Amino acid sequence: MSLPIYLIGARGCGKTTVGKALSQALGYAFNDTDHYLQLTTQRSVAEIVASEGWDSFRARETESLRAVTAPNTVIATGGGMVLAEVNCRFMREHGQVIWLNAPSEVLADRLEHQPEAAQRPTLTGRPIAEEMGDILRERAHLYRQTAHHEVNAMQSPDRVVEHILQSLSLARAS
Ligand SMILES: Nc1ncnc2c1ncn2[C@@H]1O[C@H](COP(=O)(O)OP(=O)(O)OP(=O)(O)O)[C@@H](O)[C@H]1O
Ligand SMILES: O=C(O)C1=C[C@@H](O)[C@@H](O)[C@H](O)C1
Ligand SMILES: [Mg+2]
Repeated sequence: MSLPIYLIGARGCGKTTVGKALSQALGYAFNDTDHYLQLTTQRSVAEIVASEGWDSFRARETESLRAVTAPNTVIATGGGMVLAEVNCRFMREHGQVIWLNAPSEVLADRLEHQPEAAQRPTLTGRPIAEEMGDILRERAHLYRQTAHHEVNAMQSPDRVVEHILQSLSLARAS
């Protein structure tokens, strides 16, 4: 039995994309807190936020983190998971935490091509490039201090997976 692996980082860094590939490489299960919330509520992130507000979404997110946590599982988290200290502590105590880090311009470019507005309602009301800059300025230190390992998320998904595997095996060997 192995501890879960949590992927953290801002919208568009590839937590879902890389998480699926990493789970296949390891023979682990895959779960995603955003998808878990959609399945269990039968509503999109945008619908939850519109009817209940962000605070309620964040409380549901904390519950979903606990619900999806299981051994031998790769878990893609929502981009704002680190906003609650209780979530950060939970992830560090229960598994290995990997930050997929990329500059805001790269993230904004990906999100402009694949907005998925139902999953990513605006966080600030500002244009996407400005929003991603603001979000990273606000959260980078939270991602950094929560993660056991930081991986460059500007590489192809396959390379990101390779680097995560290297970080994890180095951690086990030391
Ligand atoms: N390493 C990568 N290189 C190029 N494009 C990528 C990479 N990782 C993800 N993408 C693309 O970026 C977009 C967002 O990816 P993904 O949904 O995996 O991000 P996320 O971190 O899960 O975002 P969210 O926090 O909103 O759930 C998708 O269109 C995906 O194909
Ligand atoms: O960065 C964020 O705050 C978010 C990211 C997405 O994964 C979703 O969890 C939601 O759109 C909020
Ligand atoms: Mg995702």
